[in-house]
Amino acid sequence: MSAPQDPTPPDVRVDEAPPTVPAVRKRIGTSRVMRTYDPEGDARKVAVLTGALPWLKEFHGNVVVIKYGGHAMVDEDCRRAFAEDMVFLRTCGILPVVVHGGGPQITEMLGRLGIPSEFRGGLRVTTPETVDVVRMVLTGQVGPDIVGLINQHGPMAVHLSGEDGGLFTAERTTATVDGEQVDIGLVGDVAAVDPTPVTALLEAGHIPVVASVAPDADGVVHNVNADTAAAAVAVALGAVKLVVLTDVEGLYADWPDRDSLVQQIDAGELAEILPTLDSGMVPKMAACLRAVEGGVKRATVVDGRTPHALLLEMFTSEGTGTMVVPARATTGEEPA
Ligand SMILES: Nc1ncnc2c1ncn2[C@@H]1O[C@H](COP(=O)(O)OP(=O)(O)O)[C@@H](O)[C@H]1O
Ligand SMILES: CC(=O)N[C@@H](CCC(=O)OP(=O)(O)O)C(=O)O
Repeated sequence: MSAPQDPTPPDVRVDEAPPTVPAVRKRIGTSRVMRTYDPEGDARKVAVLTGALPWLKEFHGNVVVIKYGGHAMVDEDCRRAFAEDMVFLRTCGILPVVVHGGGPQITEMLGRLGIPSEFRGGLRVTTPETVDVVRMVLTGQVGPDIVGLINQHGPMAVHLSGEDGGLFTAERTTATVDGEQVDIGLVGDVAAVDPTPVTALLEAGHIPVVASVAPDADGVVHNVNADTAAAAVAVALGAVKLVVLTDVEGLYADWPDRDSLVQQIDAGELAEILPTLDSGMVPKMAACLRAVEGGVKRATVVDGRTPHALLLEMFTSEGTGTMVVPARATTGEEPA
């Protein structure tokens, strides 16, 4: 018995397809039917792909650390786009490592438990009760949610926290408020990184997704700001780039004046203005500074509310957001 015939005759262009529908080739026997015919659109697509080539070469085989902030994870389309971007990078032979936050999610859970949230110098005041909630939300909710999103594309993402495999050793830190050091409880800086658990996952083809809780040398778990953790991971892994996804277009020199967006700043200039910044931006910009001072070539703060902002930042000369470069290197970003 012969197979049923496909009703579409070969070599017929299907013109009624709307221009937004991607060109789909349909095989009928040995011939192909193009569903759309759009030479200008095709030329644009080719230009985008070839334009990305120098960047693909530059990043290929290198680690890029992406800090995924809690405020950037709210919108469903952006969450899906973020997962696609991670899979895109990995599939291109780039090694993405995600370090995630979850500040708003922690605040929400604390609120449900009747525990108020207080921030000093951009860092959460953390009691032993708070650190339990931070750990629960980051490792039991936010982290697995990100892993689930990425793994809709295939079993690539694996979650771990600073407690796993000796990844981080924390050291209790203070907040700087009006130039004074203020005690904020069980908040840690990353004193040491053992990158072995992350490199093992990378070598096995995975996308590590890291939560920023960490034990100190005595095993006491501390709450580490995720920007700080991302910078420490980027330096320890010798990343070529740190990208911080947040809920603002980048660093504003004169916040909240929207005309004062900084496109590029070098480490020396950033160190100068850091003490003048408002609290939300302090851990973020301090992390970018730490990364470039630690050998990461570029650290960029990007608006995570724009779907695929990460790809635009990584694969176009214009980029997006605010780029921090090492001191005295304020020329345009072109791959070598
Ligand atoms: N100079 C500045 N430039 C940009 N944003 C700033 C500045 N000063 C304060 N902010 C605030 O910092 C916020 C980002 O920090 P935060 O809320 O901690 O982000 P995330 O949750 O991504 O870590 C912005 O949404 C903005 O309200
Ligand atoms: C010490 C400290 O402030 N820790 C943060 C950890 C999560 C975080 O950094 O989340 P975002 O990146 O979404 O802000 C907190 O408790 O909120």
